[in-house]
Amino acid sequence: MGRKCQLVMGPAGSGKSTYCATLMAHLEAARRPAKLLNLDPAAEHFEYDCTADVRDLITLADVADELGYGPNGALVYCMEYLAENLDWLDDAMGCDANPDADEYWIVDCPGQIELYTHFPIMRTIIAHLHRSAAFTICGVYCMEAAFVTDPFKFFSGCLSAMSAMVQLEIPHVNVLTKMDLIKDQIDPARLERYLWPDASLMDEWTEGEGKWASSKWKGLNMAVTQLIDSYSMVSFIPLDITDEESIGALLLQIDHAVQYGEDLEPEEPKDEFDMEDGGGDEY
Ligand SMILES: Nc1nc2c(ncn2[C@@H]2O[C@H](COP(=O)(O)OP(=O)(O)OP(=O)(O)O)[C@@H](O)[C@H]2O)c(=O)[nH]1
Repeated sequence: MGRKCQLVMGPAGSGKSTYCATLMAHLEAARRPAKLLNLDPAAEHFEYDCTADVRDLITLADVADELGYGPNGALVYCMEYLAENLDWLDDAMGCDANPDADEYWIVDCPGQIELYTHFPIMRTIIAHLHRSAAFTICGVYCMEAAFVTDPFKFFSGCLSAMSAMVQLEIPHVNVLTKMDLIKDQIDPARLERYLWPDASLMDEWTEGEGKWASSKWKGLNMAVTQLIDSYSMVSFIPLDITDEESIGALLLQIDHAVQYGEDLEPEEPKDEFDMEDGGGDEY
């Protein structure tokens, strides 16, 4: 089996930590041991004990105090510090002590989506985990189910999920979290359409409602949603944490994605784009 891991990503408040705690409890009940790694240096408390915690290396509060950085700058500093001290991660996860262990890890990541959409830090961590302890890694991207009530929020959420997928290049599952809050307000057939979003959904939502500031915006937004649609790039799995069947069904899909990742070799990020070098052609 080897080491497997879910990298749980998504915007602040999207339900990552709750998802991690729910999954840990579910796996424990299923007698499938799992370990939790907290990668959020700003985390305050957990409903589940962490096996490893980046706050033992560095905390956002310390960086903010000592260097006077704001929350985003301090977070990026912490993650870059981690990327420069990956031997700490190996140690905390027991990779050196037992390189061939069969382990399942859930990794709770910070809520700053720029870490997944354009900074290279997460890719560096992914490539390192794969290289140092042969981790097979699946990305799990959380988005709140309430977004389905607003087409603009919903499709911008789809774009963030897609950016993470394209940037990280690992098997990827998108999860519609907090389903318990909307499940009684949405028709199941209608929900199915949000799980496989297509451009007609955006059109239908906004047609005749006067929501477009101008036809140019409509053209641009429709082109973007059609791109998602044409390549079937984004789909979601609903998660209702109050329903064991829903948790089990999601886990099954993630297990398939992890299996798919077994043959993949995550790569280190390429060097920064250098304008003077004209190195952009490689991208
Ligand atoms: N009803 C309901 N509430 C949820 C669910 N998941 C999360 N919440 C609530 O949403 C809020 C944010 O959840 P978290 O799990 O802390 O979200 P997070 O993505 O880890 O947030 P950050 O750590 O800030 O990035 C909390 O008040 C949770 O109790 C869910 O499935 N159902």
